Parts: sequence; structure tokens; C-alpha cells
Amino acid sequence: MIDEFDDALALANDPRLAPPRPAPRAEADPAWEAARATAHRAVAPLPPRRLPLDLALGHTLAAPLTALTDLPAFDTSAMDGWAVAGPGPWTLTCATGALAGAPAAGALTDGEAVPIATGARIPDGATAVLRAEHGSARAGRLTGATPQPGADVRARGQECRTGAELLPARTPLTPAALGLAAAAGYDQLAVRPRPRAEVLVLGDELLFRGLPHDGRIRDALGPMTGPWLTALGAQVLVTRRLGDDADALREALATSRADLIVTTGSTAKGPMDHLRGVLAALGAELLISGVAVRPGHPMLLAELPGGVPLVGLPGNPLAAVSGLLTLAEPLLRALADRPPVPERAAALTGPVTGHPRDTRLVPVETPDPGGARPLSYAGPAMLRGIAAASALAVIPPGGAEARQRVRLLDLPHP
Ligand SMILES: Nc1nc2c(c(=O)[nH]1)N[C@H]1C(S)=C(S)[C@@H](COP(=O)(O)OP(=O)(O)OC[C@H]3O[C@@H](n4cnc5c(N)ncnc54)[C@H](O)[C@@H]3O)O[C@H]1N2
Ligand code: MOO
Repeated sequence: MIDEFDDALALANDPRLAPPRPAPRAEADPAWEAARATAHRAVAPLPPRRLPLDLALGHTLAAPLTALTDLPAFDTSAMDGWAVAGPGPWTLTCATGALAGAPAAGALTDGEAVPIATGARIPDGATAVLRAEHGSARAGRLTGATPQPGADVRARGQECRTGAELLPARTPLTPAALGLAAAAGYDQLAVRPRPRAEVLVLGDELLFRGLPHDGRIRDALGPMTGPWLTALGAQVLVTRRLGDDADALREALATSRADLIVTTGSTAKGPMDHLRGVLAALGAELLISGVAVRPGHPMLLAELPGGVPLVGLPGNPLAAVSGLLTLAEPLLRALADRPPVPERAAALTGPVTGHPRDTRLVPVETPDPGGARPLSYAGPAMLRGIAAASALAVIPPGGAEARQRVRLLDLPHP
């Protein structure tokens, strides 16, 4: 079996199959789509690893999942009853019969039958299964209407033959995918691991319990950034609160073991906004410094000297969500080598004012699949709108009319 895994790893490592990695270099205030594309190109997929099935949940298949066996692996009974050979009535050749997980009962010849359990191997010579409720056994004889040949028999290979592709590479490993892999004979899988993310919450004004007081407010980004990164496919190592301490930030960036660092706040140029200065001092390269999107236009993407990407989410809460879906989502997808999420659109229930030049992301609820209702309380510093929303509607520069179809970015659900 190791060979298959090595093949899978070799396939996943084949440079001909690896996405090209053009040199991403700084772009000032790119349009929203261009910023997403830059973020997607900024990183290469993480190297594949082999993981036991019970640790593979949430990672991404690094190579196609091909069946290591026929499924079913042998002809099995679909029902409890009797395996019968030829037309009835039948003589029962054995009282205990064929049980699931046991070797097949002895071969039958026409006129013979044997009790059989759902999932048990069909004995050689059997032509069908007679369901328990359709037959009657007395004194070694079985009577009942003769079932059609093949009735209630699951033929070997009905679901797949050995070598068939069951799932393509880049599929997220859901519980059902793990079940399929186990049924198909796998003990381990070659996966692209979930990217490890670290969240650094910046700001001296933040409180982590109790009510706002003395100009200080509760941290609203710590509680939502980690869970949303998890829902976007990351493994969040830690959420750290660093205040506005430039030294602590420098130390955290220099020593991080994450594949992606996400900071909150400090993207602008206020007196306590140290992020850009620390990035410059560390020799990081700014790949994106502001995006033509509202809210969230000060968001940034940098590459730290070791190659680790850093997404700077603006401090205003809705602006931070905008940064997550604009920059962190495509980065995480690229690191895990996941395919793009299928695009979804819906018709607005009312007009939405646009920004003259920038894209707007507006919280909407989608009570019916084709419609998107813009929500109130959707200012950059507000949370009521986004907390009630199921998606962000992408409003092109200049705005959108009622009933106009616009693209939706679904909010990820943990
Ligand atoms: N002169 C300018 N000032 C600002 C501009 C600008 O273009 N020119 N842009 C504004 C926009 S838009 C945004 S968004 C913010 C971005 O600011 P920062 O990323 O530097 O964030 P802070 O200054 O630290 O905070 C902004 C705002 O958000 C609150 N905040 C921060 N962290 C949290 C948190 N974890 N939980 C809840 N609220 C948080 C913070 O208290 C501030 O109210 O800059 C504008 N300024
Ligand atoms: O764009 Mo700020 O990012 O409006 O909140």
C-alpha cells in the first residue's frame, strides 16, 4: 500500500503539476479582484504530508483518491433472508448460514438455500436473495416466491473497480470523504495540510472582559478572526493580544511558526500604528498596501523574510471581515491548494449606493436563494449588520440598482 501513497506524494510533488509561482510584487491600491488574484498567487501550496485517516479531517487531498479495492469487495447480500439457488422451494443446507464478516457459506446447487445476513458474502452458486419477510422456513425447507435472478445481491464492483478515481486531488477531507477512503482500503492519505495560522490582535485600547470604560472598548476581532480562519480552512495555532507594543510585535513576527500570520488593527497611519514600521524594520516586502474596496481599504499583504505571508486586517470590524474575505481567503486556498469556491450571485431586493471608484462589500441576508437583502447597521465600525448576514454582496463602483444581480461572498460557517 505504501507504493500507492508514494505515488500519490510523487504526483502531488510533480513540478509539472505544481501551480506556477510568478513573482508577486507590490501594487498600490489594486482593484478588488486584482488584489484577490495577487493574494492567491503570493504563495505556493504547502508541501504534502502523509497522515493517518483519523488525523486527516479538514486537510486537502494531495492526489486523487483511487480505489485500492473493488467496492463492494465481493458479492454481498443487501437484505437479511436466505441466499437461494434456482427456483423454490429450497432445501436449507445449513441452519446458521452466512453472517456478515464471516467466510462465505459453502457453495449451493439449484434447489438449495442458506440463511444470510445483510452484508454477508453471497455463496457460490446462489442466484438471488429471498428477503426474510418473503419466505418461510420449516423443518429444513424454505418456501416463498422465487426472486428475480440477482435480486437483493450487491454485485462486487458495483460502486467502483480497483483503480477507479473516487475523488479528485484538491478535495477537502470531509467526514464522508474519510469514510470513503477507509472503505476503499486506505490507512493513510497524502494531504496538503491545513495552513497553520496565528492571529495577532493589536491595540492598547482593547479590553478582553467587562464593559467599555475610560475610552477603552472590547476586542471584537479576537473572537471572530480565529473562528473565521478555521472555517476558511486554517488551523489556528493561537490568538495573541499584543497591545500597541512594537517590540512585542517584532518579536512575535520574527519567531512565529505559522504558515500565515493575520494581524488586526494598526494598518493605517495613526500615532500608535506600528505595523508598517515593524514590517519595514524586519525587511518584509509589502505585496499589497491598500485595496480599492470599502470598507477595508487600508488592508495589507506582506511577505516576511522567511516567505511567510502576513495579512493586516484593518481595525474597524467590518473592514476586518472585508480583509479576511479579500486577502486571507485566497491565500488560505492557495496554501491548501483548494479550488476556487463556485461563484454565487443573487438579485438585490433594493438599490445600494456605490463608492465612485471602489468596490463595496455590503452585508446581506439571503432568505431565498435568488435574493439578497442589504442589511442596516453596516458601517465599517459596526457589527450588527454582519452578525445578521449570511454573505457580503459585491457592489461594483457606482452602485447597484434594485433587482440587479450581484456576486455574493458567503460568510464561512465554522
Ligand atoms: N487619516 C486617515 N485615517 C484613517 C483612514 C485613512 O484613510 N486616513 N482610514 C480609516 C479606515 S477606513 C480604517 S478601517 C481604519 C483602519 O485603522 P487601523 O487598521 O490602523 O486600526 P486602528 O487604528 O487600530 O483601529 C481603527 C478602529 O478600529 C477599532 N479596533 C481596532 N481593533 C479592534 C478590535 N480588536 N476590536 C474592536 N475594535 C477594534 C479601533 O478602536 C478604532 O476605532 O483607519 C481609519 N483611519
Ligand atoms: O474602510 Mo475602513 O476600512 O472604512 O473601515
